[in-house]
Order: sequence, then C-alpha cells, then structure tokens
Amino acid sequence: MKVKVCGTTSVRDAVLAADAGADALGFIFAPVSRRLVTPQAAREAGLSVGATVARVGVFLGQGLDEVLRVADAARLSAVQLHGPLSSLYVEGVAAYYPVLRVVRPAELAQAAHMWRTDPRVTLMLDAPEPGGGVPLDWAALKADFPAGAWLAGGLGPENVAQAIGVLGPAGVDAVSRLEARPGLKDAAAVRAFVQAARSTQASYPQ
Ligand SMILES: O=C(O)c1ccccc1NCC(=O)[C@H](O)[C@H](O)COP(=O)(O)O
Repeated sequence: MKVKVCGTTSVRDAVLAADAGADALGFIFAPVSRRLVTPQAAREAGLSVGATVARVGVFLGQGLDEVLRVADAARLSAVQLHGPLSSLYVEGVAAYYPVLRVVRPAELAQAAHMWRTDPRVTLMLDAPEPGGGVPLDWAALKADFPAGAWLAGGLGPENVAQAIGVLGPAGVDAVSRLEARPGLKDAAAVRAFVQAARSTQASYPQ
C-alpha cells in the first residue's frame, strides 16, 4: 500500500515526509487551494528527495495544456485530477503521466466501471470537498470500493488504520490533519500518519 502526503509547499516539508517514509508527495496547483505551490517551488521540493518518492501534481478544473505545462515545469511523476472531467481529457493526461482520478462517493461506481481496464488511471475516492478534512462513511462505501483504488478524505494518524481495515485501499492520502496550518506540515502528525498506515498494511488481510 502507498502513502501520499499532500499539500507539500516547501523543501522542509518534502524532506520531512520522505524521511517519515511517504511514497508520494502531493503538490497542489489548483488556484482555489490554501496550499497552492508554484511549479518552481514544487520542482525544488521534489528534487530534494530521492527519485523513488513520487511527485504528484494536483489539479482542479484546469486546461489540459496548463496541466501538461506545469507537470513538465515541476518535474512531476504523476498527475491527480479533481472535478468533473470528460474521459477524453483524462486520457489526454494519461497519455503522458500516470493519473490518480479523484471521485466523490456518488461517482464511484460509474468511474470504477469506466476505468477498470485502463492501467494508466487509478481511482482515488475523496470527500466532496477536497482538502476539507472530513472523513467518509467507509462502511457504507465498502460494496462499491474497487480493488486497487486509493482513499482520501479526513484521514489522519488517529483514523487511518480503521479506514484501511474497512476498505483495504491500495493507497491513502491526506493533508488537513497533517498540518500545523494550511501549507505547513506538523512533523509529528506526518510521522504518526505514515507509521499508522504502514503498521496496518502489515496486518490487513488481502
Ligand atoms: O487540499 C486542498 O487544498 C485541495 C484543493 C483543491 C483540490 C485538491 C486539494 N487537495 C487534494 C488532496 O488530494 C487532499 O489530500 C485530499 O482531498 C484529502 O484532503 P483532507 O481531507 O484534508 O485530508
């Protein structure tokens, strides 16, 4: 199982997450976000950690040209797409980068069907408000949660083990509950989150 620490805005926070054992760093390029980062700052932060740590760019409702331009400038290794998007758009990004396609609970079943045979696209189930820190009702989503999907939405050190126990995601992602304030990581929370996810991974029956 993969662990992604989202909302990275600095070298300090990139190194912190990588040292804690995160598999992936998220860099948010959606203008609405309080964790907005420039492509240059993301590039610098990404270069400060080992090449084995994935660098995921997060986008919401931005044009395909912009996504590909920022991904190149920031030296991303994957792209995370939020919002209502056509399959043509998602495929346009997937032609260049592995895609984490974010869906809300109401969209999960249809998206799981649509992307089930495309190895370039991985689904991530998230709460309706991205970066809002509100957990989903995991038990209610169990029937629709597809194998290989990731989980986000209000995850933190205190509840990630329970979420993994219920849904068995292929990856987990968090931001709000890992921060001292938006855009600045809480070192203890980041370490505890990665550790809790890792120790649960060992005991979860696949
Ligand atoms: O976090 C944001 O500010 C944000 C804004 C716009 C689009 C996406 C955003 N975050 C993306 C993420 O992947 C978050 O980690 C995910 O939504 C979980 O957030 P949280 O519930 O706060 O852990």
